[in-house]
Amino acid sequence: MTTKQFKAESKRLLDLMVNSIYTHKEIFLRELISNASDAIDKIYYKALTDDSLSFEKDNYFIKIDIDKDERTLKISDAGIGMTKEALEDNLGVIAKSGSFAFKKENEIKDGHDIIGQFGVGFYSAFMVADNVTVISKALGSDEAYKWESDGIEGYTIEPCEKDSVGTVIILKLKENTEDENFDEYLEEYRLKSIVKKYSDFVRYPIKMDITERKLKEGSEDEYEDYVEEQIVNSMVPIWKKNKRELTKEDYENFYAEKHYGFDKPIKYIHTSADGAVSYNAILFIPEKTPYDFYTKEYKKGLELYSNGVMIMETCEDLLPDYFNFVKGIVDSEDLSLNISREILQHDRQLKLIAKNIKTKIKNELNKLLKNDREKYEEFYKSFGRQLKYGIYSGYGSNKDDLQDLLMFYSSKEKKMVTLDEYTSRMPEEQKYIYYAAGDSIDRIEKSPQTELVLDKGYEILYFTDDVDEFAIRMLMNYKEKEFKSVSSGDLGIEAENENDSSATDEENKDLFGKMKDILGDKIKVVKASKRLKKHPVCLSNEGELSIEMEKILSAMPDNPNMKADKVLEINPNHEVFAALKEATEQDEEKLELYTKLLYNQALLIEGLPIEDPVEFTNNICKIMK
Ligand SMILES: Nc1ncnc2c1ncn2[C@@H]1O[C@H](COP(=O)(O)OP(=O)(O)OP(=O)(O)O)[C@@H](O)[C@H]1O
Repeated sequence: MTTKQFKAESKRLLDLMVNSIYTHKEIFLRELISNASDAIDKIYYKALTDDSLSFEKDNYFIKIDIDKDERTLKISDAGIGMTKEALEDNLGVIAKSGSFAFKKENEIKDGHDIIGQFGVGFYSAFMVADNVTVISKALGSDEAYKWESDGIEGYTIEPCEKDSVGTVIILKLKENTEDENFDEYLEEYRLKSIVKKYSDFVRYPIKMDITERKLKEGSEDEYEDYVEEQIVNSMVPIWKKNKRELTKEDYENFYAEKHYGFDKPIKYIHTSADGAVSYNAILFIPEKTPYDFYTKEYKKGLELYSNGVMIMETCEDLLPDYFNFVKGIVDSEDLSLNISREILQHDRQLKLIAKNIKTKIKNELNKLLKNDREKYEEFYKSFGRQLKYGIYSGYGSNKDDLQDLLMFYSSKEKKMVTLDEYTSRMPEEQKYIYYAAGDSIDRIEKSPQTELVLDKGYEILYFTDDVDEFAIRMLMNYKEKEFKSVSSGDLGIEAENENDSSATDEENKDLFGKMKDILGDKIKVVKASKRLKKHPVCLSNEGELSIEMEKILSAMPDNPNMKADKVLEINPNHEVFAALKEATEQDEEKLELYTKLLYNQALLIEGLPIEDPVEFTNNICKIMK
């Protein structure tokens, strides 16, 4: 018997694959089971068009046998088998896939799904075995053949005996090394768990002889082992079942079984597509943020299956960052089993699936908002921040997907409202969508800057999340209405006569000039306020960066030290204004004291730190004397 060499390119590929394509050696079992399942599928498809063939489902299963003494693992199927030529063609040349050729020849279309397309899966057996034997008898053939290889030098093929059609693969496991334990692939529980993990939904039964314990007959405390053949996969994945047959509990059980979260999902989405790309997906929107959601450990992504066989535990590319809270699985027959992460990223089919899924999630969230407000608000409490972050990080490019999902607390309604709700009740003359940013609703409610806008009867949205104002800056407008901070210089509200600030500014040029000199670079200008009604003083800002944004940026670890252009606004109708005027004429020292006090008060109201608290308290003492 001569040993045939693997084709040269195969040899290199084999080496590459055994050593680098797969990160987890355990997937060899997944590959062999998929091949066996493909081989059974092939008989099934042939039977569909060939009347002389019948397909009795019960006769078709995959069997895994362990022989600890021999250190062998056997995977058998009653599939289509391989002729001598097929053995040579399929297993002698790596990256030549018989399944792909079969698909092409038989013009298999929708619903006809054969996993293997790439032609390297079989060789993964050499990651755990130093010798692989394949005994196969092809459908319609009287002869059986044995293919054997050590994975290095080449392979031999010789005739052998085999009663039934099908294939048996025997792996002689490698000896354990210091780093690796190959014995584990001889353990029932280990194999069972690998099957569960990767091949639970293969549609044919995967059988194993499992050792169980039972009470010895006639005894009350003596046990004995017995072996029984068990089916170790559940076969039909929930996402392939008919939606109408499934209950809410079924989905919730699946959510729990998959360890997607300890909570109950707020919504599940069971969706499928046929067309440019076909897939089934079950997606979940959790109720609560997972405990590690804001840590580096949290991984976004969906489980990815290729026709019932898991190919990736968390496929990041299926979800945009702003929907990173979504959990679930996608199963598509259009994806190859052996696709690597790098290739997957550029896969056109995958991109299409991701796009569909994104739209689906968006639509479902919109529906939830419309039909079950309470639940939506619960969801928003957990993940609203993520949506806002999505607008910010995409520089507004995700605006169309996300803007209608946003909610903010309303000064008028005293509850969360959407932008659509806000704009739809805006009075005609109102130019802007007003917002006020601050640490809490309570604090914003008391802030002097809101006085004028509220007095006008306009609604204000309260921004209490640090990302809010940044996100809104990216959004710029909603339904052609621009956003405006109540602290910004021009509020677009006509000044009323008694508050005509420009005349006051002109009259008090000298006073405001002196105050600006006292405060130096800390502020850009001192002005008479248009917006203040009851309060004596407040800060507002000119320019792009708001005071709230400055606060957030300066709390960041790599503080970019960006400052807002602050305006110190003085209420000309307040008593303190008269005191200031008096001081500027009679007592420069007093003016300095008052100016500093007012400035520091404005800082406090804004929640900004006072630069010199000791000086501040001393100054208060001075006016008490
Ligand atoms: N149990 C089997 N029964 C019948 N044919 C098989 C069996 N195992 C492998 N083959 C044949 O050998 C070919 C090569 O298998 P291999 O696993 O390397 O690639 P594949 O299954 O085509 O693609 P993939 O890389 O996605 O697994 C298969 O396409 C199939 O034709």
